[in-house]
Amino acid sequence: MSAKIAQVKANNHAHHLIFGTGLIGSYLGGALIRAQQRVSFVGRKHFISQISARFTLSDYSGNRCELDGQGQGFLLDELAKVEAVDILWLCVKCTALESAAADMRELVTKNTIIICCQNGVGTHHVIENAFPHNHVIRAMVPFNVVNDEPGVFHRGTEGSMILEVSPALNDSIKWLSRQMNTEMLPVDISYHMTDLQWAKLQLNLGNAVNALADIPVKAMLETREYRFFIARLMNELLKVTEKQKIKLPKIANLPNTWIPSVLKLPNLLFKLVAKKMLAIDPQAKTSMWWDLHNQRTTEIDFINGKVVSQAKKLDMTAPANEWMVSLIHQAQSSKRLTAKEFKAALLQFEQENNT
Ligand SMILES: NC(=O)C1=CN([C@@H]2O[C@H](COP(=O)(O)OP(=O)(O)OC[C@H]3O[C@@H](n4cnc5c(N)ncnc54)[C@H](OP(=O)(O)O)[C@@H]3O)[C@@H](O)[C@H]2O)C=CC1
Ligand SMILES: CC(C)(CO)C(=O)C(=O)O
Repeated sequence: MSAKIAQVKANNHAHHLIFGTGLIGSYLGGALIRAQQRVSFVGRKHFISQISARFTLSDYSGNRCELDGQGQGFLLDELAKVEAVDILWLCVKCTALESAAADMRELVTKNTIIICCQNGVGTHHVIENAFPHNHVIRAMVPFNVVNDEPGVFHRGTEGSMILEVSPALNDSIKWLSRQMNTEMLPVDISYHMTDLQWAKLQLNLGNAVNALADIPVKAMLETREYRFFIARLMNELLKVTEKQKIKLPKIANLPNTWIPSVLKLPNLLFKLVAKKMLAIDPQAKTSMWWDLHNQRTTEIDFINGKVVSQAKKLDMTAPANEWMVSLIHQAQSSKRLTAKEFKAALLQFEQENNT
């Protein structure tokens, strides 16, 4: 157990820092405050101004709590004011990891545990390389967070946040997960984080479809053409993980390997079988939708791009994922297909690649 954690354990709370306070960071930080932890936030003005005073967490099942940010929100030029950090939750996008590693350097002491909350597989290596003397672990966030109302962070879907247990931090992480676990943020642990990240990556492959189709996740899943294509994207990932002998843990309501077949069911049958999959906020959209909408660089290279690069390494191909990567790159450079053009292109792709 880290010396510092052993010490804070005695007081039952640690000093947590959310670095890269955005949708996930604001929700996570709020849930930590709710769990009686001491929390500071570093981020951009748009979010810091929302969480520095009173703010609200709400969730899909009607839970709601009001929190006091206690003025612990800081911008990058105020880092000198942040006190020693026990646990740094790194909540930036994969695309910002390199620059975040440089910016957070003065906040990380030899005792700081860094927890990487990104989607994707193995993106935490950037941070391991930048901080070789710190414990760097991973967290998997299965749920969706939106900020449609100022000062309100809403969790739109179910699922427990999973913390990686490394042999060196076994007791500390178990302790941490117990401390954090509340109805606003269920927390669990995993000894098989890489497998878990591949399982989550499978679910994220539909993010690009969601962004280009420009509709909520629920409406996307109710549309057969989109479901078929997402099944195709997932099957490419499943071939890659099978070849690597990765056993995907179940993170949705169905085993991961069954999901493509269920997605390919006709509408009526799908609605019956996948009732739980469709039990999501009708307005929920994926993080890639938000990035494209806000004209930001998306995480496409770390999501569908990861399937493509891993397939190449294994002497395999992943044409549907490769196509998605190129369409999102185009969209980022303002040559974006309209939703109608995307649907037509997708049907043509299906016709040309039907085996
Ligand atoms: N949103 C969601 O529902 C889900 C997201 N995830 C994953 O969680 C991770 C975080 O996503 P999300 O919360 O949506 O991301 P956001 O973009 O909402 O939040 C990240 C914030 O960090 C800021 N930031 C970036 N670099 C720095 C820096 N060096 N210093 C301070 N602030 C910085 C960003 O600013 P700027 O925009 O200026 O770069 C942004 O405001 C991603 O990997 C995502 O895939 C997983 C599950 C669901
Ligand atoms: C929760 C989920 C799968 C979809 O919203 C996500 O990870 C994302 O939006 O990036």
